[in-house]
Amino acid sequence: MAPNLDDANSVFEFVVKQGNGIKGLVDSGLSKVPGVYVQPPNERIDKENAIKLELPPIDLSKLDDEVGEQIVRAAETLGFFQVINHGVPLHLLESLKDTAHKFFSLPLERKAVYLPPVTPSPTVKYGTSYLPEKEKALGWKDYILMQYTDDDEALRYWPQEIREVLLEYLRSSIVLVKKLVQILLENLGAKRDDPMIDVLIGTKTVAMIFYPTCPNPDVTVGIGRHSDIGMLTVLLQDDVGGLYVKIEEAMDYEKKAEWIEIPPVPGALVINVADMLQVLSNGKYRSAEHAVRNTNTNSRVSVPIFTMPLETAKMAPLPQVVEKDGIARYKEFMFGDYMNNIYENALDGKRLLNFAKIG
Ligand SMILES: O=C(O)CCC(=O)C(=O)O
Ligand SMILES: [Fe+2]
Repeated sequence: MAPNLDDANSVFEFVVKQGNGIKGLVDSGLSKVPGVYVQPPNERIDKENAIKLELPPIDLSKLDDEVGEQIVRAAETLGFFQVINHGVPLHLLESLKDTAHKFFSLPLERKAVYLPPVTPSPTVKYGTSYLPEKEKALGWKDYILMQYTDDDEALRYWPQEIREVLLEYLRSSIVLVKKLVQILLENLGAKRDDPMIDVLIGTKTVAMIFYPTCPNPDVTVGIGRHSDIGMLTVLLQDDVGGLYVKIEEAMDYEKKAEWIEIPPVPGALVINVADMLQVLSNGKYRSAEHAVRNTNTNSRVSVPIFTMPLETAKMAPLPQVVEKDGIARYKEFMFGDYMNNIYENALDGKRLLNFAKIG
């Protein structure tokens, strides 16, 4: 039954508990944004206050020193860049986007089996918004999230409609992530073949995200501003656009605007530095706050892969960097503790990193 849009509990029950998602609400016919989705003004993404990223995508077909420098520079400044000739087949990118649309178009009962209380495996989770129980206003997005352990487990538990393409995407992206992390850590003085790298990217999570069209995207967010918690994120976005990175003073951009939009580039993947890479680099690489704005013309899909350290990995700035900098900007902690701390709080922008900051 369609919910009473003026009643927050009724909307919550329909969207979150029953698993209809924001897509279900939009499909039921919606002409205005329900109150629970209206963000406070300081959480909105003001399009008028945004510029477009002009940095051309980095061509990875020849990974020489010059390309390495481009990668390092991008990680140090914006913390976001796009790559082409990345080794992930272009036909796969297309089928990932199609598959995401198809998955979210499935009838409720095929998706609701992956809601946390009933999912056949804790590694698979279908949901909406970010942490609906803890947020002041909900995010205008639905998602299915899968943590990779091994192929057997994935083939047994991941939704049958999406598992093949996702596994192929993971396989080729991991090669890409490893190369990028090697370059970034080598630049900090680590050895390219240091076995630590496999521990640092040992946890891999893939998601398909659906952002339905929204009657008033000025007052909602698809996903509110946050930084990613792991090492490095690979993101496939479609041609709708809406991914914005928050500009900070130290970013070497003239502070004319509040946001930089990462425009869709056909065939490209977006790469961003996440919190642990910022910690390891003692703050040299930037885990930037970012957010997604909705549109009123199209529904948007994206397919991120989040690579993270193993839960038991000890995190701290690399000793080589601390020695050079003469100061450690973050204390040592266990990655699992950081993760738990984050899931206890709703999206909270860069304050997340305060967990480990010294001074
Ligand atoms: O959908 C996007 O473009 C970004 C998603 C994102 O930032 C995230 O899921 O962490
Ligand atoms: Fe993110």
